[in-house]
Amino acid sequence: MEDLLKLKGKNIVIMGVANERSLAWGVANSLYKAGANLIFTYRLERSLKKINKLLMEYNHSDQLIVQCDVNDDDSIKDAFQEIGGKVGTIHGIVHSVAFAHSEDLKGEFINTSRSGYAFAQDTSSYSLIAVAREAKPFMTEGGSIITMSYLGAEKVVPGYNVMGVAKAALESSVKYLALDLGQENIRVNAISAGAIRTLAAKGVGSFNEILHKIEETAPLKRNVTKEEVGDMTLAMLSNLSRGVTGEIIYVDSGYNIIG
Ligand SMILES: CCCCCCc1ccc(Oc2ccc(Oc3cccc(O)n3)cc2)c(O)c1
Repeated sequence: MEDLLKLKGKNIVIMGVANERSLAWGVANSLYKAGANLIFTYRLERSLKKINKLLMEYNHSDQLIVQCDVNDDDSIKDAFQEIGGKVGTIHGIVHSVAFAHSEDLKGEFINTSRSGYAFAQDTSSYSLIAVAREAKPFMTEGGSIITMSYLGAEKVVPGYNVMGVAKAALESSVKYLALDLGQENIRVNAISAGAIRTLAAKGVGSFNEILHKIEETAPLKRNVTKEEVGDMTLAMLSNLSRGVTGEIIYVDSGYNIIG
C-alpha cells in the first residue's frame, strides 16, 4: 500500500493539549492513525494529568511528555533540548497555544491594557518564533511547523479583540519564519480553524452566536470538528503538502469566503 503521508515513526511535538476537547488532541488522534511518534508539552500540572489520562484511555503508552511554559525562553530551550536529546530528530511541531486575559476578550477593544496586549502577543504569537528557534537545531531532516489561527486575525469578529491582533501577528510571523526556514526544508504554515467548542472558546464573548451564524451562512452549512482540523493538520505535516509553506489554510466549512 502506497505510503502517501510518510509520517510513520516520525517525531512530532504537540504543544497545547489541555483536555479531550482541545484542537491539539484532535491533531494527536489523526497523527496516531498515521503511525507518528508523538511528544507532548504542557504548562500546567492539570494538563499533564489530563494528557496522561487521555493517553491511557486511548491506549497510547509511554509517550514523552515535557513541561514547557511558552512565556519563558529558558523553559522553551530546556524543553526542546530534552526532546531533542531523547528522540534525536524532530520532524514536526504543532503549536496550539494561545492566551489572553478574559477581560480583553469581550467589550470594547479600545479598552485593552498595555499589559494585556503584550501578554496576548507574548503567549499567542511570539511563542511560535521562540519555539521555531529552539527546535530548528533538531529538525536536521527538514520538517513542518503548524500553528493554529482564527478568522479574527484577518477580519473583525466582535469580541475576539486582542486575540485577533495577536493572531494577525502570528499569521505574519508564519510567513517570515517560512522564509528563514525554507532553506532548511522546514515548512511553516497555519491552520485557521472554524469556531469549535473548546475550553479556550469559553473565554471568548459572543462565541455561541458565531457557531449559529456559521451553520446558517457557511457554504457547508455546518460547523467543523477538531477531527477535521486534525486531518488537515496531518496533511500539512505530511509529504502531501511538501510544496506549501507560509500559507494560512482555512478549515472552516468555507465561512471565510463569505462577505
Ligand atoms: C468572537 C469569536 C468567536 C469564535 C472564537 C473561536 C476561537 C476559540 C478559541 C480560541 O483560542 C483561544 C485561546 C485562548 C484564549 O484566551 C482565554 C481563553 C479562556 C479564558 C481566558 O481567560 N483566556 C482565547 C481563545 C481562538 O483563538 C478562537
